[in-house]
Formats: sequence, C-alpha cells, structure tokens
Amino acid sequence: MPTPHISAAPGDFAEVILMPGDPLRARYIAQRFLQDAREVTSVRNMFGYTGSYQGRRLSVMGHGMGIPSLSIYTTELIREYGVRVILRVGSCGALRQDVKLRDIIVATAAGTDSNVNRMRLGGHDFPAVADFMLARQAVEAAEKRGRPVRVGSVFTSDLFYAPEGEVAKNAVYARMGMLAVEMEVAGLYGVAAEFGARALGLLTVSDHILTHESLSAADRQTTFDEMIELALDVAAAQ
Ligand SMILES: O=P(O)(O)O[C@H]1O[C@H](CO)[C@@H](O)[C@H]1O
Ligand SMILES: O=c1cc[nH]c(=O)[nH]1
Repeated sequence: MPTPHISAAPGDFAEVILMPGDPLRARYIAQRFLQDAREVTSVRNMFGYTGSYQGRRLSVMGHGMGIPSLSIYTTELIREYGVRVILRVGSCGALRQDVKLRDIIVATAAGTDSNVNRMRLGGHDFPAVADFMLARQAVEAAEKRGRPVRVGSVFTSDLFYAPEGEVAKNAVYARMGMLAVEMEVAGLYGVAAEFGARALGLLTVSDHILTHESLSAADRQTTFDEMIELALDVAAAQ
C-alpha cells in the first residue's frame, strides 16, 4: 500500500536497493545502469525506479539529506515494501590528508552526533556497523576490478554547516580513525538493525575538509560511476 512518502504499489520495489541522497543521482543510476527501469515513485520528487542489473531485479531511490529523511524512506521501504538490502551510495568530506578527492570509502562503521540510535536503544550507545558480508563483498568487488578503496569508519553529522566549535571536532574524529564526514550512514545502520534489514554505506569523497577541494553539484550527480559499479557488484551478488 502507498505510504505518505512513497506512491509505489506493493511489489514495485526489489528486495535490494541502491540509495543515494540525491534523487537525481538515483535517476542517473537507473537510466545508465538498469535495464527496463521503470519509475515506481515520485512523491516530493524523491524518485524511485525498479529494473534489472545482470538479470537481477534491482531498485534505486533517493533518500534525501540527513538521518531524519533517510529514516523515513528506509523504514517504509523495509516495513511496507519488503526491501531487505540497502546500499547507500553517497558523497562525503575527507577528514584526513591521506584521504583524497574521489577516493571510495567502504563505511564499515559510523560515529554520530545524532541521538536517533540512542533513542532506539533506551539511551545506550548503539554499535552502528555495516553488514559484514556486504562490506566484504564490496571489498572483494573492488579487488576484482583493481579499484582501490578505503575501508573504515566515518562520522555522520546532523549539521552540514557546522558552527565553529563543531568544525573543530573534525580533527578529533580524524584522530579517532574516521576517514570522512557525511550525514546518514549511522542512521541507516540503526534503521537496518531495528527492522531486520542489511545495509552498507559506500561513499565517494566529494569535498576535502582540510584542502577545501570540492566537486560540483553536477559532478556529484553523474560522476560516481566507479562507486556505483561496486554497489551494483554487491547488489548482483545477493
Ligand atoms: O551525496 P549524498 O548521498 O546526499 O550525501 C552527502 O551529501 C549531502 C550533503 O551535501 C548529505 O546527504 C551527505 O551525506
Ligand atoms: O556531509 C557531507 C557531504 C559531503 N561533503 C561534506 O563535507 N559533508
């Protein structure tokens, strides 16, 4: 049944879905990589498509920016549409000099300044970790394609434009081993845990917090093919 945020009919989504924040990146992925892609939802222009990739039924849909938006779409996809595997394909800002623009990150875990996972766990800390098999398959797919990836934790921030005190914390996140900052992965892992799905965040570095290099909005929409191909390899293996 349609939800307040998704107009698709029952069965319209595949069990495996790729999710970028940007709905236009979702459209790009559907048009470029899926066979027989069909738009299944467009409420609020948060486009979703279902088609196939290498013979496997597959969906792609935007999840918007920030944990609250992602949580709405992923909860409804899992609970109402039977989605079982969610692969976020996002952008992020590098926190360390050894992480470069356009590097691909397999986000095995995420710290966060958001309170949502504590709300899920009675006020306690939640281990926001990726599904191990999905992470392993992503790393294996990268090795097979001869494509280097960074594997490690990221920081999921509620604020894109952080006040000075919060910006200063970027150095702490880096010191604590985090590779990059973005805005959804910790929330995705919390939703997946609560509703029994499996999830992985793959990220491409679009900005550098230390060097201030950055990609354009157009680049973020259409030039993440190397990461998307890895996500498709993982999706095809489910
Ligand atoms: O490019 P996406 O997937 O949207 O990811 C990153 O970009 C947005 C901020 O510009 C946030 O959603 C952040 O997580
Ligand atoms: O959340 C994000 C996404 C991309 N780049 C950043 O600096 N932050």
